[in-house]
Amino acid sequence: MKKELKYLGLLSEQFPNISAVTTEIINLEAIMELPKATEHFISDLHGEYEAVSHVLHNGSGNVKEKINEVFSGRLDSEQINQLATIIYYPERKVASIIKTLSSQEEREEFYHDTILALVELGQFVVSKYTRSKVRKAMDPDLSYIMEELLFKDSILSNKEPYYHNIIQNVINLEAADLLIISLSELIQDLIVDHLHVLGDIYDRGPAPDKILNLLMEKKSLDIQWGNHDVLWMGAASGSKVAIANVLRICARYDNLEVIEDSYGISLRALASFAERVYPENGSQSFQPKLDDVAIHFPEEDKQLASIQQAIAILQFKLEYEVISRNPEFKANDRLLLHKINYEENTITIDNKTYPLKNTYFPTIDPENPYKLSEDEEWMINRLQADFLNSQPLQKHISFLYSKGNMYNIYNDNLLIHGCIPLNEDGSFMLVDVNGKKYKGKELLDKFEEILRQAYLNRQEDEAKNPVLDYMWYMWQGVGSSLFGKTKMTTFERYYIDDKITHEEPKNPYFTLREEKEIVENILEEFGVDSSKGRIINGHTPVKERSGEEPIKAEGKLLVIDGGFSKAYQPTTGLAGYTLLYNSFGMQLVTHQPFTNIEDAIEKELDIISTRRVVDRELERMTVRETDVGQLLEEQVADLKELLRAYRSGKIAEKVSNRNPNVE
Ligand SMILES: O=P(O)(O)OC[C@H]1O[C@](O)(COP(=O)(O)O)[C@@H](O)[C@@H]1O
Ligand SMILES: [Mn+2]
Repeated sequence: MKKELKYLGLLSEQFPNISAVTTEIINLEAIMELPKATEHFISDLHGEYEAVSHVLHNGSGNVKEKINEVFSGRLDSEQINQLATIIYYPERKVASIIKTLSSQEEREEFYHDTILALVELGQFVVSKYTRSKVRKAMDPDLSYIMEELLFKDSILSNKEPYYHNIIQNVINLEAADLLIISLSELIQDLIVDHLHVLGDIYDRGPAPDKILNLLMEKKSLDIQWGNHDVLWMGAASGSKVAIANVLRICARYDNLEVIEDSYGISLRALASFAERVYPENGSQSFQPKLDDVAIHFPEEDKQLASIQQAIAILQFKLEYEVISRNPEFKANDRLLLHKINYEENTITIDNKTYPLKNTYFPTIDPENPYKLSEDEEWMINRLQADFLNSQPLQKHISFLYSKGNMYNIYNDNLLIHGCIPLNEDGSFMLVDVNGKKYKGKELLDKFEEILRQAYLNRQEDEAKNPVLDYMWYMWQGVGSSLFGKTKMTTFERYYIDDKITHEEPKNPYFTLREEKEIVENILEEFGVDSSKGRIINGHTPVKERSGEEPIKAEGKLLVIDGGFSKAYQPTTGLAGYTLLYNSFGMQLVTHQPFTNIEDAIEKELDIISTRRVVDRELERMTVRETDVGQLLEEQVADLKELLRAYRSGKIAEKVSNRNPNVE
């Protein structure tokens, strides 16, 4: 009781009298009646900055849909495409249009029409939000003009000359570009209110760092870590085996610039070691996977192959340390270097002998195959120090930690990257973590605790940071909810032809997730009302070509691998899926592959997106029915309590010196 009074006392400082409390209650009640804001879900971005940035700019087709709604019958498709492109890339598109207009008159007309169109669209978009929220989203330098334009009351037609006058003055003062940019950004920001990123920002594509910079600008987002993100989090926490994996994948996809240029980690020592020790490669396995459009020189490819090979062997050696230190990882079958017959160039796995595709092992002592050579030891220690000390890398990884989680529950949906480890019979799989067994929600909570601990202790000696090994486990361990497979056959894929050995059997989750009861059971385990909620899942490309469906378990589970990864597009047959969840319900959006930003701006080539309605709300959903609504309801309840305290005299009213609703 005392505590409650103390809390009400604190609240009364913000709302000092009956009239302030009443105003706030009315304000909150009004907000709760607004339509639910739009959530946008994307996944498996894999370093494809340009495609990701485009999908964020076009709000998975949402911007164009709004343009169509507002201007249907008034603008033709050419004009609609132009307006959409201006909104996506205002600065570059306006500059490119202006270049084509020869007279001052034409330019003025373009500016005038564009600003008017943006204002009209903006008015439609802002109508879903409170004025205070819109104001906060505005560019402060132009907020006065934007407010005048966006909140004008069209009934007052005699005000029209006044607005035309504002626009004319903006043009005369050469501020039209700025206003177009600000209005476009505001529209983009408000069309999608909250972004969910379901993991795998890193690896395969060229610019994960730029994606992170883009995400860091977002006002409202959450991230669920993917197995590739955790690998980089491990590398930034000083895990040597994670560092080796990161470098191997970067060399494989020709993305070492991210390490060198963006994160300032020198790879000279590694490159010269690789070229010295693995001069002639010969093996097809280590050839980099190249983007068709990039120009390449044979020497470069040779260097990348040598680096990939050198670091792959180092990775296999380092895995020995991790696996033998942690018997509970149950990963002994991943230790293969001692199964090689170095004289006959074969390997025997499960009593079957296979020839090796590549037999050059200059750093391996067959008597002691997992022992690091002096050079390897020196190199990995140095790389470890460099990863730990790279400021730009640490900035991105700490952002991943601050916005990320193993899973998230948001408006009754459970968001995960990979899976919830299950047994064949659908029960939750027990996983041994530090001597204790965990399953279901508890397991994911435990994993998250460990991931945070490992990062927190990153400057400690490896010996004092034993949980660091778990970052490798999260990347490829049999009980990892992010990986979801029984083994990662990296060695076999490089060294053995027989495809049987390449298989990576999936956790039963991936077949069982087709069943409604299984999905409902998982939702209940996470405290989600299974009659309302769904699982939103990333990680596995949907092979639409072979008839796979992204909607599973009678609509209770949606797979939204964005398919951004160019390397994987041939298997999926299209670029992939994203999801929109607005007040009308959920819509799954399919995207065609993206070419590049140049084409998007000059040829106005949008990603063609088609929508599938997953469900449609019978009544438009309001803020009241969301997580935010729940918080607001609680605030209203507290305020009503305060109101009673004022009325009963328990707390004395004070004179208000400011209206709390006016910022
Ligand atoms: O196509 P690559 O580069 O050989 O990578 C294959 C590896 O990637 C993985 O699929 C993991 O990456 P994903 O999370 O993107 O599936 C491994 O299971 C597999 O061994
Ligand atoms: Mn993944």
